[in-house]
Formats: sequence, C-alpha cells, structure tokens
Amino acid sequence: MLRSLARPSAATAQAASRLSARAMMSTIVEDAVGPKCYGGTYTVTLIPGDGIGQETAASVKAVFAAAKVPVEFEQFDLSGFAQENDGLMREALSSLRRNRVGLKGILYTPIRQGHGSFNVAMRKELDIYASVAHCKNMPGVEARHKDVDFVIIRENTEGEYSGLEHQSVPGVVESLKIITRPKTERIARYAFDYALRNGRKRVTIVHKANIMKLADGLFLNTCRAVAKEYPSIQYNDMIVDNTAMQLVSRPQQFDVMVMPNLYGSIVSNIGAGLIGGPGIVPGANYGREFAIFEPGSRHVAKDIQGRNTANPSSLILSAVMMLRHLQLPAHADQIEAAVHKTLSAGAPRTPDLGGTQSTTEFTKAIIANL
Ligand SMILES: NC(=O)C1=CN([C@@H]2O[C@H](COP(=O)(O)OP(=O)(O)OC[C@H]3O[C@@H](n4cnc5c(N)ncnc54)[C@H](O)[C@@H]3O)[C@@H](O)[C@H]2O)C=CC1
Ligand SMILES: O=C(O)CCC(=O)C(=O)O
Repeated sequence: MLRSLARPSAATAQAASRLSARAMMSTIVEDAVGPKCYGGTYTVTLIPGDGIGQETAASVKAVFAAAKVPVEFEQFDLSGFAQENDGLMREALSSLRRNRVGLKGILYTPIRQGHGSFNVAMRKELDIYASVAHCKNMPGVEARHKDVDFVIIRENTEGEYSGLEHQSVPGVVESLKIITRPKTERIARYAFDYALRNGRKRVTIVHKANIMKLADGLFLNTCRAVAKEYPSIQYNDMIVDNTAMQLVSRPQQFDVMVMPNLYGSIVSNIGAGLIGGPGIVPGANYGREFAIFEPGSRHVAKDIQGRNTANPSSLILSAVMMLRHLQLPAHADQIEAAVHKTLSAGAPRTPDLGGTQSTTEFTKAIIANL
C-alpha cells in the first residue's frame, strides 16, 4: 500500500480484498517503493521554488526543527527565472532519485516565450503521475461554503501538458492533448483505490467528452470501466464546465474527483478559492517510486515575494502529508494540530486570510502551539 494513504478500516480492507486480482496487481499502491531511512533519519530533497518559496520553506524548516522531526533536507535553489538550469536540475533530479521523496515550492514558467515548465518536466521525468489536493474547510478560516471536503485526483504527466505544439502554417497552431488508455487506467485505479482506502463513497469523473470525443471519450470510458471493478464505490461523471458551476454553488456534493491534467489545475484553483485561498491547500504528487509534496494549487506568488506576508500553511500542510508518507504520523499529527490551532477562530493570521501577521510571526505562533 502506498504509505501516505490512510490505513484502511476493517470494512474497507474487506472490500479491497474483493477487488479483482488484476486491479490489485496493477495499482501503484501495491508495488510502491518506499522512501529511504538511515539511522532513523530521512533525507528529503527540498526545492523551495520561486516567489514565496524561500520564505515558506524557511517556515517549514523552523517548524520541523522545533518539533524535532527526524528529517534532513538536501536543498536545491532551482529557479524558473534563471536562463540556464540544466546542471542544477540534473543534481536535483538525482537527489530526488536517491531520496525518493521531495518537498517543493513552485517554479516560475515564463509566459509564451522561454523555457518550458520545470515543474512539469520534473513530474514527467520521475513519472509522479497522481496529483492529490485535498480541499477541506479549515477550523476558523472563513469560507464561501461550509462542509467542503473533497479530494482532487489529477493525471499529472500527459493531457494538455504534453508540450507538443507546432505552427503548421503561419497563423495556424496545433497543440496536442495526449490521452492514453494505460495512463488513464492507472489514474482511475489510483482514484478508486484512494476512495476505498480512505472511507470515501463516491468518485466523480470530470471530462469534456461531448467536444473532445476521442481524447476525453477515452478518458471517460476507461474510468467507467475501472469503476466497475470497485462495486462498493459509487461513481458519476460530469462535464468540466458544469463541474465548475457545481463547485461554486454546491461543493458539498463532491467527494473524490478524477480528471485529466488541465482540468485538475483549474479545479484545484477553484477548490482553493472555496475554502480560503492558495495559502492553505496542501498537495502531493505520487508515482510508483517517487513522491513530491507541494502546495495544492501551485502558486508562485511573485507579487508578494520578499515581503514576509506569505501564508506558509499550504507548504507546511504539504510537509505534513510528507511525514505521513514517511511513516512519521505522530510528528504529522502534532504539526497539523498546531497549524489548525493557529488558524482557529480569533487567532492572528497572515494578510491573505484578512490578518496582519508576518510569515515569521505566524510561524512562531505555530511553533508555540506545537
Ligand atoms: N506562472 C507560473 O509560473 C506557474 C503557474 N502555475 C499555475 O498557474 C496558475 C496561476 O499562476 P499565477 O498567475 O502565477 O498565480 P500567482 O502566483 O500570481 O498567485 C495568485 C495570487 O495568490 C496569492 N498567493 C498564492 N499563494 C499564496 C500564499 N501562500 N500566501 C499568500 N498569498 C498567496 C499570490 O500572492 C497572488 O496574488 C496557478 O494557480 C498554477 O495552477 C503553476 C506553476 C507555475
Ligand atoms: O509549471 C507551470 O508553469 C504550470 C504548471 C501548472 O499549471 C501546474 O503545476 O498545475
């Protein structure tokens, strides 16, 4: 079982045993390779990223030090603003391959011209295909809706992020969206396994198969076929445009959602907006061998870089997901509880949540609540 998924209850374990042998053998959760630990200490690759990355990574390091978390970081200050990053990128990738686990902020990608996305390159290179972002109301954080609690599972390595574009003749551009059955099958199994093992009831397949009849048609049909292997989990499907409207009007209807790459980015941004903003949504990317933990709605936040006003909660809570993956649940629970206590009603907070505290003051408050 993938280490970061919650332990199944007796009922879900029984249900899991009813799954077909084929489904069990081909899910990542069965054959995932674990992280490396020497003498009780884990080494984790840290890529703070651009924008607010250094400030929020400093916050994680301070909280980990105060909580005596047995994790050492190997830090790589990669930047999407640099013209040339090949050497550092190679070093960071070898560190990730060695450590198998990374904590990462977001790397900037220039719009239109310039290099391609380092974020996407890393996900493809390490085949960390399942992006998981959990959108749940936080105690004390005002939000547009109550009782929001859904998990976005997004295919991370193909779809609209193929990077395959060309200009056939001047003024005509073709941009290829790649959907394949094997990659769709594995993300669908990941989503249904996730639902089963986390006591969730329903998976919603998000698509645009009315227009992209072949690409999204393949995604939808493949997910529906996988759904039949999980009789205890209900499923439905929804066109992505309607999904956006349903999310902002009645988000409580969603439980687990599975979708191609770009829809996942859009839905996780809507999810962040629903529960209080990008500063509080954690996220993770899992593959068979590697896992990288990064904020769920993936913002660079260059506009507030260096101002000491960023909300570090999304990176700290991503680090909490990482600690569960590393089998350090006591440290994870302690830090998560301290973040929730700090965010709880009436407590001071950072400007994105209507407060006036700086990132460092907020971090100190979390440490005091450990
Ligand atoms: N532009 C890029 O290089 C990248 C963009 N993306 C995707 O594109 C979308 C749009 O990106 P951008 O326009 O660059 O958004 P952005 O980075 O400008 O963020 C949007 C707003 O949210 C605020 N914000 C984000 N995280 C915060 C935090 N922790 N604390 C306080 N305020 C915070 C920022 O200050 C900003 O005002 C992202 O949601 C992401 O999905 C993903 C990776 C890189
Ligand atoms: O890396 C980028 O510039 C964009 C990637 C993206 O949209 C995402 O990470 O969701």
